Amino acid sequence: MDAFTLIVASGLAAGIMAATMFLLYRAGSRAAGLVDWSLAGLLFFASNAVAFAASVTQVYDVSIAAIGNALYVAGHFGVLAGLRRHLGLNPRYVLLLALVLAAVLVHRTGFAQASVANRLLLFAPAIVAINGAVVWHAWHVPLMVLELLFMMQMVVRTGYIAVHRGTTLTFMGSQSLQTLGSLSVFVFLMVAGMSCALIVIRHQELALRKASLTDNLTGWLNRRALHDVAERECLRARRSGGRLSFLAFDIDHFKSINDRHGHAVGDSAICHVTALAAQALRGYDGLFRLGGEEFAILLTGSGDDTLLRIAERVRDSIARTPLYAEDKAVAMTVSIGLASCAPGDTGWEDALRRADLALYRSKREGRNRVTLDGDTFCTAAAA
Ligand SMILES: Nc1nc2c(ncn2[C@@H]2O[C@H](COP(=O)(O)OP(=O)(O)OP(=O)(O)O)[C@@H](O)[C@H]2O)c(=O)[nH]1
Repeated sequence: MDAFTLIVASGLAAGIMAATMFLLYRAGSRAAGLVDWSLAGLLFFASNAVAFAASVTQVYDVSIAAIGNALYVAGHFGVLAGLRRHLGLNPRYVLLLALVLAAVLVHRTGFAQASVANRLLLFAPAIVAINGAVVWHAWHVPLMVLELLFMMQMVVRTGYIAVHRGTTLTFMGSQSLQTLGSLSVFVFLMVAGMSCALIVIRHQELALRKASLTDNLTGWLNRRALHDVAERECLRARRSGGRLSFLAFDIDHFKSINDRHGHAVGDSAICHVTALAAQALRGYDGLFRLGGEEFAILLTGSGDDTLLRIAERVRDSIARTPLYAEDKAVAMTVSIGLASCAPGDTGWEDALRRADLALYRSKREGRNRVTLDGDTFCTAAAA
């Protein structure tokens, strides 16, 4: 393939990358990184457009090379910036400005002006460094492999030129080293666009999955997630002989909070109670909102004494900490039921059912208390 064909093909691949990323963004994905990757495509496209114009007009000036190379470095930086933004990091465009400025200034040196090979020697470290940074950040295998292969061909070509200093490259040369480079750029652009799109699709799939398992008011897991988590923990407990328990709780007289203060304060009350409960629990306990103002905590490996201590901590913290809404203190209490999986159980559902029954016993016996299943044990708040 001659250099001209490869420049046109790479320009098209860059244009497709820019358009695909932008259209994905416009299609409603709005995923972080898409605009940067679209910009990267545009920068690569502009770099190829400069080479195309030079080839058509036969003007092979060093200032044209300066613009083309600066745009090319900026394109690689755009891929990195998009990945950083996607990971929630600062894309560091200030660094891009510095790189572009340095790229343009470097072309004013005698060394850069002397030959195409010298310019390759000057630019290769910057491009390898940018691609290395992408590999460092990337957890996405296709992009990592692509960047590694691109870096390798860059290192091999530059190494060859550094060792064989007599190698002459021309501006639009079809020398095998240059053909290899141009071909790599073409493949890079084709695969980079696909990899970036895959990153976005995978990210959205994970976000959707998370949303389908999470209650959006409290951030706790929902009933659907309970099934998966409890099933897994139940199997683990059976294998290891460990203990699996449920703490079920319900806000007392919650309807009257809604009636007196309005639904919005009711929502804040739910968030307040779940935040206090989470603080009183251990980091590894499973937190679930089963619906309305009913909640369940999945606890593993705790004996009755520990369960009662945890439940009492939750009850006490909620009873002692009112919610302040619209300059009013909204006091709340919860009723709690505790139960553990027992040898005759057919599954974890039996234990949850017993925890629910214990919870309703707490309600019947005056609310704001903890009841342990199968026991006469019951703790109540001091009157
Ligand atoms: N603000 C708000 N209210 C909710 C939500 N989900 C359920 N509710 C309300 O919670 C109330 C539950 O009331 P009940 O089941 O009668 O229970 P309660 O008033 O807490 O009484 P006890 O449980 O017997 O102490 C209902 O009025 C529901 O409308 C929610 O997400 N936000």
